[in-house]
Amino acid sequence: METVIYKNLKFHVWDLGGQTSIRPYWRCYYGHTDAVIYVIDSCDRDRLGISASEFIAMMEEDELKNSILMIFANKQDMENPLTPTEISKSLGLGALKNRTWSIFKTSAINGEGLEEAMNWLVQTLQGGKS
Ligand SMILES: Nc1nc2c(ncn2[C@@H]2O[C@H](COP(=O)(O)OP(=O)(O)OP(=O)(O)O)[C@@H](O)[C@H]2O)c(=O)[nH]1
Repeated sequence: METVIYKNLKFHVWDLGGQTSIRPYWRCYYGHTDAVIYVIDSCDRDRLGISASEFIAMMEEDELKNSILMIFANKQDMENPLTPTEISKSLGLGALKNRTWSIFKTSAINGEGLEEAMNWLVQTLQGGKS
């Protein structure tokens, strides 16, 4: 858990591990969650399907029904990454009902997309965008 202050907003951020054995514990953190950042490895085509099914299961959780969603199409600095369109299709983002969501091209290595994503989140939390 880390506390981050960005644009005068204080975020309590939980980084939940993605390993299979840890996934059952994700739900321990769902209560009072304003926003979910779901990070996809855009170079791992083999596991996009499992990532999508975990995401879809997560979206059915009652405690997350009002949470804002940000999907990071991460590792965009690598060769031939999946595009946000491909990831959106796989996760079924277009079919989500009554959700505020956005997908961003990101790289944790060079910082691409992170500022754009955080700015969108701040604006959205403050009610400026849907
Ligand atoms: N090239 C590149 N490598 C990345 C990027 N993000 C993470 N990695 C690498 O991917 C590997 C896994 O990164 P982690 O941050 O441990 O991934 P994680 O999803 O938090 O892992 P778990 O918590 O175990 O699920 C590390 O070697 C990172 O350096 C990225 O945007 N670009």
